[in-house]
Amino acid sequence: MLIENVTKRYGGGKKPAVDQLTLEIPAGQIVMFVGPSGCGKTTTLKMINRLIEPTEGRLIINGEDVTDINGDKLRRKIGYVIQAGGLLPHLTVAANIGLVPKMLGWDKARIAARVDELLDLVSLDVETYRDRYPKELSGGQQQRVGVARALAADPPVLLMDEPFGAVDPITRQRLQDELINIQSELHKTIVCVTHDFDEAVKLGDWIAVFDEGARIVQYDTPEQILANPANEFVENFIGSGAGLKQLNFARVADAELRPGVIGRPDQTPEEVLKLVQLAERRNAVILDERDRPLAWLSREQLSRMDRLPRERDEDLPLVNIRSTLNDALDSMLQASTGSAIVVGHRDQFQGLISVETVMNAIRELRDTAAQREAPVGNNTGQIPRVEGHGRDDAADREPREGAAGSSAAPADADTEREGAQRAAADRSSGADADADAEREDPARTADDAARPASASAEPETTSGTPWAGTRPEQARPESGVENPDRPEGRP
Ligand SMILES: Nc1ncnc2c1ncn2[C@@H]1O[C@H](COP(=O)(O)OP(=O)(O)OP(=O)(O)O)[C@@H](O)[C@H]1O
Repeated sequence: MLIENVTKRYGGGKKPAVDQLTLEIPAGQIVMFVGPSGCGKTTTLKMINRLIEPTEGRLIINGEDVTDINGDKLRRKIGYVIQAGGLLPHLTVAANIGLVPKMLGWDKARIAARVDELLDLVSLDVETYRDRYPKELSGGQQQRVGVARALAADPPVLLMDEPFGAVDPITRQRLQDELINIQSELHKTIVCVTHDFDEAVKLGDWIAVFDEGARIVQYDTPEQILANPANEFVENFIGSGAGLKQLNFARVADAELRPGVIGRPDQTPEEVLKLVQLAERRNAVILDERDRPLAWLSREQLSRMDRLPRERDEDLPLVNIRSTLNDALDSMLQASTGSAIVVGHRDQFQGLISVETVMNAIRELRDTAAQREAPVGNNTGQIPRVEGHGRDDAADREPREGAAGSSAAPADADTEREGAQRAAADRSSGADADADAEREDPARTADDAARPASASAEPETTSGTPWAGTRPEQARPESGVENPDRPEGRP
Protein backbone atom coordinates (compact mmCIF):
# COMPACT_ATOMS: atom_id res chain seq x y z
CA MET A 1 0.00 0.00 0.00
CA LEU A 2 1.23 3.49 -0.77
CA ILE A 3 0.02 6.77 0.69
CA GLU A 4 1.31 9.18 -1.92
CA ASN A 5 1.85 12.85 -1.26
CA VAL A 6 -1.31 13.14 0.81
CA THR A 7 -2.37 16.38 2.45
CA LYS A 8 -5.39 17.06 4.66
CA ARG A 9 -6.60 20.53 5.52
CA TYR A 10 -9.62 20.69 7.75
CA GLY A 11 -12.15 23.38 6.90
CA GLY A 12 -9.73 25.04 4.53
CA GLY A 13 -7.37 25.78 7.45
CA LYS A 14 -3.91 27.07 6.62
CA LYS A 15 -1.99 24.56 8.67
CA PRO A 16 -2.53 21.07 7.31
CA ALA A 17 -3.34 18.23 9.76
CA VAL A 18 -1.40 15.99 7.36
CA ASP A 19 1.25 17.63 5.24
CA GLN A 20 2.38 16.01 1.97
CA LEU A 21 2.79 12.61 3.49
CA THR A 22 4.27 9.79 1.42
CA LEU A 23 4.35 6.46 3.17
CA GLU A 24 4.85 2.89 2.02
CA ILE A 25 3.06 0.22 4.00
CA PRO A 26 4.67 -3.14 3.19
CA ALA A 27 2.14 -5.90 2.44
CA GLY A 28 1.55 -8.51 5.11
CA GLN A 29 3.26 -6.47 7.81
CA ILE A 30 2.28 -4.36 10.78
CA VAL A 31 3.01 -0.62 10.71
CA MET A 32 2.47 1.28 13.95
CA PHE A 33 1.75 5.04 13.97
CA VAL A 34 3.01 6.85 17.06
CA GLY A 35 3.40 10.53 17.88
CA PRO A 36 2.10 13.26 20.15
CA SER A 37 -1.60 13.99 20.49
CA GLY A 38 -3.03 15.87 17.53
CA CYS A 39 -0.12 15.11 15.18
CA GLY A 40 -2.40 13.56 12.55
CA LYS A 41 -2.21 9.80 13.18
CA THR A 42 -5.96 9.20 13.14
CA THR A 43 -6.48 11.56 10.22
CA THR A 44 -3.88 9.61 8.23
CA LEU A 45 -5.45 6.28 9.19
CA LYS A 46 -8.95 7.41 8.26
CA MET A 47 -7.77 8.70 4.91
CA ILE A 48 -6.76 5.13 4.08
CA ASN A 49 -10.39 3.93 4.26
CA ARG A 50 -11.67 7.36 3.27
CA LEU A 51 -13.68 8.00 6.41
CA ILE A 52 -11.79 11.24 5.88
CA GLU A 53 -11.25 12.48 2.33
CA PRO A 54 -7.74 13.70 1.53
CA THR A 55 -7.50 17.29 0.31
CA GLU A 56 -4.68 16.24 -2.02
CA GLY A 57 -2.76 13.12 -2.86
CA ARG A 58 -3.47 9.52 -3.72
CA LEU A 59 -3.80 6.12 -2.17
CA ILE A 60 -2.59 3.00 -3.95
CA ILE A 61 -3.64 -0.42 -2.68
CA ASN A 62 -2.33 -3.54 -4.33
CA GLY A 63 -1.14 -1.53 -7.31
CA GLU A 64 -4.54 0.07 -7.83
CA ASP A 65 -5.31 3.76 -7.37
CA VAL A 66 -8.25 3.73 -4.99
CA THR A 67 -8.30 7.47 -4.31
CA ASP A 68 -11.51 8.04 -6.20
CA ILE A 69 -13.34 4.75 -5.95
CA ASN A 70 -16.58 4.57 -4.02
CA GLY A 71 -15.72 4.92 -0.32
CA ASP A 72 -18.33 2.42 0.83
CA LYS A 73 -16.99 -0.16 -1.56
CA LEU A 74 -13.43 0.54 -0.47
CA ARG A 75 -14.27 0.10 3.21
CA ARG A 76 -15.53 -3.43 2.63
CA LYS A 77 -12.03 -4.40 1.61
CA ILE A 78 -10.45 -2.76 4.61
CA GLY A 79 -11.09 -4.06 8.11
CA TYR A 80 -11.42 -1.37 10.76
CA VAL A 81 -11.00 -1.82 14.49
CA ILE A 82 -11.46 0.94 17.03
CA GLN A 83 -11.33 1.29 20.77
CA ALA A 84 -13.89 -0.86 22.62
CA GLY A 85 -14.70 -2.68 19.40
CA GLY A 86 -17.21 -0.07 18.20
CA LEU A 87 -19.91 -2.75 18.10
CA LEU A 88 -23.49 -1.96 17.19
CA PRO A 89 -25.38 -2.31 20.48
CA HIS A 90 -28.65 -3.52 18.96
CA LEU A 91 -27.04 -6.42 17.14
CA THR A 92 -25.85 -9.73 18.60
CA VAL A 93 -22.20 -10.73 18.45
CA ALA A 94 -22.95 -12.98 15.46
CA ALA A 95 -24.83 -10.21 13.63
CA ASN A 96 -22.05 -7.72 14.33
CA ILE A 97 -19.42 -10.08 12.94
CA GLY A 98 -21.62 -11.03 10.00
CA LEU A 99 -22.32 -7.45 8.95
CA VAL A 100 -19.90 -7.13 6.05
CA PRO A 101 -20.42 -10.69 4.74
CA LYS A 102 -24.17 -9.93 4.72
CA MET A 103 -23.56 -6.77 2.73
CA LEU A 104 -21.48 -8.79 0.33
CA GLY A 105 -24.42 -11.12 -0.21
CA TRP A 106 -23.08 -14.25 1.44
CA ASP A 107 -25.75 -16.86 2.22
CA LYS A 108 -26.79 -17.51 5.83
CA ALA A 109 -24.96 -20.81 6.22
CA ARG A 110 -21.71 -19.34 4.99
CA ILE A 111 -22.03 -16.34 7.31
CA ALA A 112 -22.80 -18.60 10.30
CA ALA A 113 -19.78 -20.78 9.56
CA ARG A 114 -17.55 -17.71 9.20
CA VAL A 115 -18.83 -16.24 12.50
CA ASP A 116 -18.00 -19.49 14.32
CA GLU A 117 -14.57 -19.66 12.72
CA LEU A 118 -13.77 -16.08 13.73
CA LEU A 119 -15.02 -16.43 17.30
CA ASP A 120 -12.71 -19.39 17.59
CA LEU A 121 -9.84 -17.38 16.09
CA VAL A 122 -10.23 -14.65 18.71
CA SER A 123 -10.57 -17.21 21.52
CA LEU A 124 -14.26 -16.75 22.34
CA ASP A 125 -16.43 -19.81 22.92
CA VAL A 126 -18.90 -20.01 20.06
CA GLU A 127 -21.89 -21.36 22.00
CA THR A 128 -21.48 -18.91 24.87
CA TYR A 129 -20.98 -15.72 22.94
CA ARG A 130 -22.61 -16.01 19.53
CA ASP A 131 -26.04 -14.74 20.62
CA ARG A 132 -25.01 -12.24 23.26
CA TYR A 133 -25.36 -8.48 22.90
CA PRO A 134 -22.31 -6.21 23.23
CA LYS A 135 -23.41 -4.92 26.65
CA GLU A 136 -23.24 -8.51 27.94
CA LEU A 137 -19.52 -8.68 27.19
CA SER A 138 -16.43 -7.46 29.04
CA GLY A 139 -14.26 -4.76 27.45
CA GLY A 140 -11.70 -7.32 26.31
CA GLN A 141 -14.41 -9.55 24.83
CA GLN A 142 -15.94 -6.60 22.96
CA GLN A 143 -12.51 -5.82 21.60
CA ARG A 144 -12.09 -9.42 20.41
CA VAL A 145 -15.46 -9.28 18.65
CA GLY A 146 -14.35 -5.99 17.08
CA VAL A 147 -11.27 -7.73 15.66
CA ALA A 148 -13.39 -10.69 14.47
CA ARG A 149 -15.78 -8.32 12.73
CA ALA A 150 -12.99 -6.48 10.98
CA LEU A 151 -11.63 -9.80 9.70
CA ALA A 152 -15.01 -11.18 8.61
CA ALA A 153 -14.70 -10.76 4.85
CA ASP A 154 -11.00 -11.56 4.95
CA PRO A 155 -9.85 -8.08 3.91
CA PRO A 156 -6.19 -7.79 2.95
CA VAL A 157 -5.85 -4.58 4.97
CA LEU A 158 -6.73 -3.96 8.59
CA LEU A 159 -6.77 -0.51 10.19
CA MET A 160 -6.69 -0.27 13.97
CA ASP A 161 -7.17 2.95 15.94
CA GLU A 162 -6.01 2.57 19.54
CA PRO A 163 -7.56 -0.90 19.47
CA PHE A 164 -6.56 -1.90 22.98
CA GLY A 165 -6.82 1.53 24.59
CA ALA A 166 -9.95 0.82 26.62
CA VAL A 167 -8.92 -2.35 28.46
CA ASP A 168 -6.88 -3.03 31.58
CA PRO A 169 -3.12 -3.69 31.20
CA ILE A 170 -3.35 -7.47 31.59
CA THR A 171 -6.17 -7.86 29.08
CA ARG A 172 -4.29 -5.46 26.83
CA GLN A 173 -1.20 -7.67 26.93
CA ARG A 174 -3.30 -10.74 26.20
CA LEU A 175 -5.02 -9.08 23.25
CA GLN A 176 -1.66 -7.95 21.90
CA ASP A 177 -0.35 -11.52 22.13
CA GLU A 178 -3.46 -12.75 20.37
CA LEU A 179 -3.03 -10.23 17.58
CA ILE A 180 0.55 -11.44 17.11
CA ASN A 181 -0.71 -15.03 16.87
CA ILE A 182 -3.50 -14.13 14.47
CA GLN A 183 -1.08 -12.16 12.31
CA SER A 184 1.39 -15.04 12.15
CA GLU A 185 -1.46 -17.05 10.63
CA LEU A 186 -3.15 -14.46 8.42
CA HIS A 187 -0.38 -12.05 7.33
CA LYS A 188 -2.64 -9.02 6.93
CA THR A 189 -1.36 -5.58 6.06
CA ILE A 190 -2.06 -3.81 9.34
CA VAL A 191 -1.82 -0.12 10.16
CA CYS A 192 -2.30 0.60 13.84
CA VAL A 193 -2.41 3.88 15.75
CA THR A 194 -1.25 3.78 19.34
CA HIS A 195 -0.25 6.14 22.15
CA ASP A 196 1.84 3.43 23.71
CA PHE A 197 5.38 3.19 22.42
CA ASP A 198 5.86 -0.17 24.12
CA GLU A 199 2.85 -1.47 22.22
CA ALA A 200 4.39 -0.17 18.99
CA VAL A 201 7.62 -2.01 19.78
CA LYS A 202 5.81 -5.20 20.62
CA LEU A 203 3.43 -5.32 17.65
CA GLY A 204 5.16 -3.39 14.89
CA ASP A 205 7.29 -4.70 12.07
CA TRP A 206 7.75 -0.99 11.39
CA ILE A 207 7.07 2.12 13.45
CA ALA A 208 6.32 5.54 11.98
CA VAL A 209 7.09 8.30 14.48
CA PHE A 210 5.09 11.39 13.55
CA ASP A 211 5.33 15.01 14.62
CA GLU A 212 2.71 17.71 14.03
CA GLY A 213 1.25 17.74 10.52
CA ALA A 214 2.01 13.99 10.29
CA ARG A 215 5.62 14.86 9.58
CA ILE A 216 7.64 11.65 9.58
CA VAL A 217 10.46 11.98 12.04
CA GLN A 218 11.55 8.36 11.75
CA TYR A 219 10.13 5.31 9.97
CA ASP A 220 11.96 2.12 10.71
CA THR A 221 11.98 -1.15 12.62
CA PRO A 222 11.48 -1.02 16.40
CA GLU A 223 15.04 -2.33 16.73
CA GLN A 224 16.49 0.49 14.67
CA ILE A 225 14.43 3.21 16.32
CA LEU A 226 15.45 2.04 19.77
CA ALA A 227 19.09 1.62 18.81
CA ASN A 228 19.42 4.75 16.70
CA PRO A 229 16.70 7.29 17.39
CA ALA A 230 16.76 9.89 14.60
CA ASN A 231 16.87 12.85 16.97
CA GLU A 232 15.99 14.14 20.42
CA PHE A 233 12.28 14.20 19.60
CA VAL A 234 12.31 10.44 19.01
CA GLU A 235 14.51 9.89 22.07
CA ASN A 236 11.98 11.74 24.20
CA PHE A 237 9.20 9.79 22.66
CA ILE A 238 10.85 6.46 23.38
CA GLY A 239 11.27 7.60 26.94
CA SER A 240 13.82 6.19 29.31
CA GLY A 241 15.09 2.65 29.16
CA ALA A 242 15.51 2.09 25.43
CA GLY A 243 17.82 -0.83 26.21
CA LEU A 244 15.20 -2.41 28.42
CA LYS A 245 12.57 -1.99 25.71
CA GLN A 246 14.83 -3.88 23.30
CA LEU A 247 14.66 -6.81 25.67
CA ASN A 248 10.97 -7.09 24.87
CA PHE A 249 11.32 -8.14 21.27
CA ALA A 250 14.68 -9.95 21.35
CA ARG A 251 14.34 -13.66 22.09
CA VAL A 252 16.59 -16.01 24.01
CA ALA A 253 17.01 -17.86 20.71
CA ASP A 254 18.67 -14.72 19.31
CA ALA A 255 21.39 -14.86 21.95
CA GLU A 256 24.53 -16.94 21.83
CA LEU A 257 24.15 -19.52 24.57
CA ARG A 258 27.05 -21.03 26.50
CA PRO A 259 27.23 -24.85 26.43
CA GLY A 260 27.76 -25.50 30.17
CA VAL A 261 29.35 -28.51 31.89
CA ILE A 262 26.98 -31.47 32.00
CA GLY A 263 26.72 -34.26 34.59
CA ARG A 264 24.43 -37.30 34.82
CA PRO A 265 22.88 -38.70 38.03
CA ASP A 266 24.78 -41.96 37.70
CA GLN A 267 28.16 -40.18 37.78
CA THR A 268 29.88 -39.41 41.08
CA PRO A 269 30.03 -35.80 42.29
CA GLU A 270 33.81 -36.11 42.16
CA GLU A 271 33.81 -36.98 38.47
CA VAL A 272 31.61 -34.03 37.65
CA LEU A 273 33.68 -31.68 39.83
CA LYS A 274 36.74 -32.68 37.82
CA LEU A 275 34.93 -31.82 34.58
CA VAL A 276 34.02 -28.43 36.00
CA GLN A 277 37.62 -27.74 37.04
CA LEU A 278 38.98 -28.89 33.68
CA ALA A 279 36.59 -26.58 31.85
CA GLU A 280 37.50 -23.79 34.27
CA ARG A 281 33.84 -23.26 35.04
CA ARG A 282 32.01 -22.74 38.30
CA ASN A 283 28.94 -24.95 37.89
CA ALA A 284 27.60 -28.12 36.30
CA VAL A 285 24.10 -28.84 35.05
CA ILE A 286 22.82 -32.31 35.95
CA LEU A 287 20.53 -33.73 33.24
CA ASP A 288 18.20 -36.74 33.35
CA GLU A 289 18.05 -39.41 30.64
CA ARG A 290 15.88 -37.13 28.46
CA ASP A 291 18.29 -34.21 28.82
CA ARG A 292 15.99 -32.31 31.17
CA PRO A 293 17.81 -30.27 33.85
CA LEU A 294 17.58 -31.70 37.38
CA ALA A 295 20.04 -29.54 39.27
CA TRP A 296 22.62 -26.80 38.85
CA LEU A 297 25.52 -27.37 41.19
CA SER A 298 28.49 -25.22 42.16
CA ARG A 299 32.00 -26.59 42.78
CA GLU A 300 31.35 -26.21 46.50
CA GLN A 301 28.10 -28.15 46.41
CA LEU A 302 29.71 -30.89 44.31
CA SER A 303 32.57 -31.25 46.76
CA ARG A 304 30.15 -31.74 49.67
CA MET A 305 27.85 -34.33 48.01
CA ASP A 306 27.88 -38.12 48.27
CA ARG A 307 25.78 -38.62 45.18
CA LEU A 308 24.12 -36.48 42.53
CA PRO A 309 20.39 -35.66 42.79
CA ARG A 310 17.89 -37.69 40.74
CA GLU A 311 14.92 -35.43 41.46
CA ARG A 312 14.39 -32.08 39.85
CA ASP A 313 15.18 -28.98 41.90
CA GLU A 314 11.97 -26.94 41.62
CA ASP A 315 13.82 -23.65 42.13
CA LEU A 316 16.03 -23.93 39.06
CA PRO A 317 16.23 -20.65 37.12
CA LEU A 318 14.83 -21.97 33.83
CA VAL A 319 13.94 -19.98 30.74
CA ASN A 320 12.49 -21.18 27.50
CA ILE A 321 14.45 -20.60 24.30
CA ARG A 322 11.40 -18.79 22.85
CA SER A 323 11.12 -16.43 25.82
CA THR A 324 12.04 -12.78 25.49
CA LEU A 325 15.36 -11.61 26.87
CA ASN A 326 13.26 -9.66 29.34
CA ASP A 327 11.82 -12.90 30.74
CA ALA A 328 15.33 -14.38 30.86
CA LEU A 329 16.64 -11.40 32.79
CA ASP A 330 13.69 -11.64 35.14
CA SER A 331 14.48 -15.29 35.91
CA MET A 332 18.12 -14.45 36.56
CA LEU A 333 17.23 -11.60 38.89
CA GLN A 334 14.70 -13.68 40.77
CA ALA A 335 17.20 -16.47 41.29
CA SER A 336 20.03 -13.96 41.90
CA THR A 337 22.26 -16.21 39.84
CA GLY A 338 23.34 -13.86 37.09
CA SER A 339 22.63 -16.76 34.71
CA ALA A 340 19.77 -19.05 33.80
CA ILE A 341 19.36 -22.49 32.25
CA VAL A 342 17.77 -22.44 28.80
CA VAL A 343 15.42 -25.24 27.83
CA GLY A 344 13.65 -25.95 24.57
CA HIS A 345 11.00 -28.38 23.38
CA ARG A 346 9.98 -30.84 26.14
CA ASP A 347 12.25 -29.03 28.58
CA GLN A 348 15.41 -30.29 26.93
CA PHE A 349 18.59 -28.50 27.96
CA GLN A 350 19.81 -25.99 25.35
CA GLY A 351 22.58 -24.08 27.14
CA LEU A 352 23.15 -21.29 29.59
CA ILE A 353 22.36 -17.62 29.34
CA SER A 354 23.97 -14.90 31.44
CA VAL A 355 23.52 -11.19 31.90
CA GLU A 356 26.63 -10.78 29.78
CA THR A 357 25.09 -12.86 26.97
CA VAL A 358 22.00 -10.64 27.09
CA MET A 359 24.17 -7.53 26.79
CA ASN A 360 26.00 -9.01 23.81
CA ALA A 361 22.72 -9.94 22.13
CA ILE A 362 21.47 -6.37 22.50
CA ARG A 363 24.71 -5.01 21.07
CA GLU A 364 24.43 -7.36 18.12
CA LEU A 365 20.80 -6.45 17.54
CA ARG A 366 21.87 -2.83 17.45
CA ASP A 367 24.45 -3.58 14.76
CA THR A 368 22.15 -5.69 12.60
CA ALA A 369 19.33 -3.19 13.05
CA ALA A 370 21.47 -0.64 11.29
CA GLN A 371 21.69 -2.83 8.18
CA ARG A 372 17.97 -3.26 7.58
CA GLU A 373 16.11 -1.39 4.91
CA ALA A 374 13.06 0.65 5.70
CA PRO A 375 10.08 1.54 3.51
CA VAL A 376 9.73 5.08 2.15
CA GLY A 377 8.36 7.67 4.53
CA ASN A 378 8.71 11.41 3.95
CA ASN A 379 6.87 14.70 3.64
CA THR A 380 8.67 15.91 0.59
CA GLY A 381 5.94 14.74 -1.72
CA GLN A 382 8.39 12.48 -3.49
CA ILE A 383 8.43 8.80 -4.25
CA PRO A 384 11.53 7.10 -5.58
CA ARG A 385 11.94 6.68 -9.30
CA VAL A 386 11.02 3.18 -10.49
CA GLU A 387 13.00 1.57 -13.28
CA GLY A 388 11.88 -2.01 -13.09
CA HIS A 389 10.99 -4.80 -10.77
CA GLY A 390 12.50 -6.22 -7.67
CA ARG A 391 15.33 -5.71 -5.32
CA ASP A 392 18.15 -5.33 -7.84
CA ASP A 393 16.65 -2.08 -8.95
CA ALA A 394 16.00 -1.08 -5.40
CA ALA A 395 19.69 -1.42 -4.69
CA ASP A 396 20.56 0.97 -7.52
CA ARG A 397 18.04 3.57 -6.50
CA GLU A 398 19.12 6.99 -5.41
CA PRO A 399 19.12 7.60 -1.71
CA ARG A 400 15.86 9.06 -0.53
CA GLU A 401 15.22 12.29 1.15
CA GLY A 402 13.54 12.48 4.50
CA ALA A 403 14.21 11.28 7.99
CA ALA A 404 13.43 7.65 7.24
CA GLY A 405 16.76 7.83 5.55
CA SER A 406 17.09 4.32 4.16
CA SER A 407 18.23 3.64 0.65
CA ALA A 408 15.90 0.94 -0.59
CA ALA A 409 12.39 -0.30 -0.10
CA PRO A 410 10.74 -3.71 0.17
CA ALA A 411 10.14 -5.34 -3.17
CA ASP A 412 6.37 -5.37 -2.84
CA ALA A 413 6.39 -1.65 -2.32
CA ASP A 414 7.84 -1.36 -5.81
CA THR A 415 4.62 -2.78 -7.17
CA GLU A 416 2.68 -0.07 -5.38
CA ARG A 417 4.92 2.61 -6.76
CA GLU A 418 4.66 1.25 -10.26
CA GLY A 419 0.90 1.09 -9.73
CA ALA A 420 0.99 4.70 -8.64
CA GLN A 421 2.76 5.70 -11.79
CA ARG A 422 0.42 3.65 -13.97
CA ALA A 423 -2.57 4.98 -12.11
CA ALA A 424 -1.37 8.54 -12.61
CA ALA A 425 -1.53 7.95 -16.34
CA ASP A 426 -5.06 6.50 -16.04
CA ARG A 427 -6.24 9.19 -13.73
CA SER A 428 -7.72 11.38 -16.40
CA SER A 429 -10.20 8.60 -17.21
CA GLY A 430 -12.02 9.33 -13.95
CA ALA A 431 -13.04 7.52 -10.81
CA ASP A 432 -14.70 4.18 -10.40
CA ALA A 433 -18.34 5.17 -10.42
CA ASP A 434 -19.68 2.39 -8.31
CA ALA A 435 -23.21 3.29 -7.31
CA ASP A 436 -23.36 0.52 -4.76
CA ALA A 437 -23.73 1.71 -1.21
CA GLU A 438 -24.72 0.18 2.05
CA ARG A 439 -27.17 0.53 4.89
CA GLU A 440 -24.74 0.10 7.71
CA ASP A 441 -21.12 0.72 6.99
CA PRO A 442 -19.35 -1.01 9.85
CA ALA A 443 -16.31 1.19 9.52
CA ARG A 444 -18.42 4.28 9.78
CA THR A 445 -20.96 3.07 12.31
CA ALA A 446 -18.23 1.61 14.47
CA ASP A 447 -16.58 4.95 14.40
CA ASP A 448 -19.75 6.84 15.12
CA ALA A 449 -20.57 4.55 18.01
CA ALA A 450 -17.31 5.36 19.67
CA ARG A 451 -17.02 9.07 19.18
CA PRO A 452 -19.20 12.08 19.65
CA ALA A 453 -20.94 13.09 16.45
CA SER A 454 -18.78 16.17 16.01
CA ALA A 455 -15.63 14.09 15.98
CA SER A 456 -16.83 11.37 13.65
CA ALA A 457 -16.72 11.11 9.90
CA GLU A 458 -16.14 14.13 7.80
CA PRO A 459 -19.25 15.78 6.41
CA GLU A 460 -18.26 14.95 2.85
CA THR A 461 -18.12 11.25 3.63
CA THR A 462 -21.45 10.87 5.36
CA SER A 463 -23.66 11.15 2.35
CA GLY A 464 -23.77 7.45 1.46
CA THR A 465 -26.37 6.59 -1.17
CA PRO A 466 -29.11 4.14 -0.15
CA TRP A 467 -28.36 0.45 -0.13
CA ALA A 468 -28.83 -0.88 -3.62
CA GLY A 469 -29.17 -4.53 -2.77
CA THR A 470 -26.74 -7.34 -2.23
CA ARG A 471 -23.99 -8.31 -4.58
CA PRO A 472 -22.15 -11.59 -4.70
CA GLU A 473 -18.96 -9.62 -4.67
CA GLN A 474 -16.38 -10.65 -2.16
CA ALA A 475 -13.43 -8.84 -0.75
CA ARG A 476 -10.55 -10.84 -2.08
CA PRO A 477 -7.61 -11.43 0.20
CA GLU A 478 -4.22 -10.64 -1.12
CA SER A 479 -1.91 -13.54 -1.74
CA GLY A 480 -0.95 -13.40 1.92
CA VAL A 481 2.65 -14.00 0.97
CA GLU A 482 5.04 -13.15 3.67
CA ASN A 483 7.25 -10.29 2.68
CA PRO A 484 10.79 -11.42 2.08
CA ASP A 485 11.95 -8.28 3.79
CA ARG A 486 10.23 -9.11 7.01
CA PRO A 487 12.88 -8.37 9.57
CA GLU A 488 14.50 -11.51 10.80
CA GLY A 489 13.59 -12.58 14.25
CA ARG A 490 10.32 -10.73 14.19
CA PRO A 491 7.22 -12.81 14.93
N1 LIG B 1 -12.99 17.10 12.07
C1 LIG B 1 -11.98 17.95 12.33
N2 LIG B 1 -12.10 19.27 12.06
C2 LIG B 1 -11.09 20.13 12.26
N3 LIG B 1 -9.88 19.77 12.75
C3 LIG B 1 -9.69 18.47 13.04
C4 LIG B 1 -10.72 17.50 12.85
N4 LIG B 1 -10.23 16.29 13.22
C5 LIG B 1 -8.96 16.50 13.62
N5 LIG B 1 -8.62 17.80 13.53
C6 LIG B 1 -7.32 18.39 13.85
O1 LIG B 1 -6.33 17.78 13.05
C7 LIG B 1 -5.15 17.52 13.79
C8 LIG B 1 -4.82 16.04 13.76
O2 LIG B 1 -5.82 15.29 14.45
P1 LIG B 1 -5.78 13.73 14.61
O3 LIG B 1 -7.02 13.28 15.29
O4 LIG B 1 -5.46 13.11 13.30
O5 LIG B 1 -4.51 13.56 15.56
P2 LIG B 1 -3.99 12.28 16.35
O6 LIG B 1 -2.52 12.25 16.14
O7 LIG B 1 -4.76 11.08 15.97
O8 LIG B 1 -4.32 12.71 17.84
P3 LIG B 1 -4.64 11.83 19.14
O9 LIG B 1 -3.41 11.05 19.41
O10 LIG B 1 -4.90 12.87 20.18
O11 LIG B 1 -5.84 11.00 18.81
C9 LIG B 1 -5.42 18.06 15.19
O12 LIG B 1 -4.87 19.33 15.30
C10 LIG B 1 -6.93 18.12 15.28
O13 LIG B 1 -7.34 19.15 16.15
